[in-house]
Amino acid sequence: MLRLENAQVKQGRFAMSADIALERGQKYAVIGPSGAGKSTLLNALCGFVPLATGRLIWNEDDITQAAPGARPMTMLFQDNNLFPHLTVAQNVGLGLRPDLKVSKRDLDKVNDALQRVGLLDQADKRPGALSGGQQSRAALARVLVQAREWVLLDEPFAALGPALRAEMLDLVQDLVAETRAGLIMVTHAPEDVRRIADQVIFVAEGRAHAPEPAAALMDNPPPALREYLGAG
Ligand SMILES: Nc1ncnc2c1ncn2[C@@H]1O[C@H](COP(=O)(O)OP(=O)(O)OP(=O)(O)O)[C@@H](O)[C@H]1O
Repeated sequence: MLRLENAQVKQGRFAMSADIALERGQKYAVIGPSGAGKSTLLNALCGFVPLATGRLIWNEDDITQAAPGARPMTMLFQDNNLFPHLTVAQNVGLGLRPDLKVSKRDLDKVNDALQRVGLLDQADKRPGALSGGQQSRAALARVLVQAREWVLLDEPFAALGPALRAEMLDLVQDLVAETRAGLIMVTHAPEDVRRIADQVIFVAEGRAHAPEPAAALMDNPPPALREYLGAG
């Protein structure tokens, strides 16, 4: 269980509160209006933004002050965060060894992950020589080798077309099922929510609401969510 207890997060003049509990193995979509604080919520979980008040608890451990690398989560950003001067394999290897001193065993893990995302034959290329979808796959392979308990995605596939985005979401779904990770994904697309999420965290008016089962919520949204979804 990952718990944000009585938390407040501040970014400049923006403030958001969250008091939520998330279960590993569940897939959460984070939705809400632009500027509501969805990225801020993920950044707070990952440790890129400190909590102004409250605590972050993972199982029994208080990880409020833990550095990002010491937390049980990996974040995948929209731009994939690949280093252009490194090969695809090296970019994936960074997930294991930030100094790139990979052992034979690490290399096997990198190759396994590349195979899993269908990129083994692209291992020696630079990211710039890959298509957008392939770059997303490379970034996913890096998440895969890290094998952390939570995978956080901040609108990761927004730049891809609908078919490719659906394909990537299915791949994410397979990967988190295999690694039994929990997933927390920011998205603006209701069809993504329906495709992948078990639960929805609605962020609006300075608050991250407690998760609710996705299907029921999307079928029968409360007024604020209905307004956001544009359902009248
Ligand atoms: N580094 C920062 N300094 C000051 N204010 C910030 C900073 N980052 C974000 N904000 C503000 O915090 C609020 C929440 O931003 P955030 O990016 O979390 O929203 P979001 O819901 O992810 O939006 P979008 O859907 O447009 O990506 C916004 O009002 C934004 O202007």
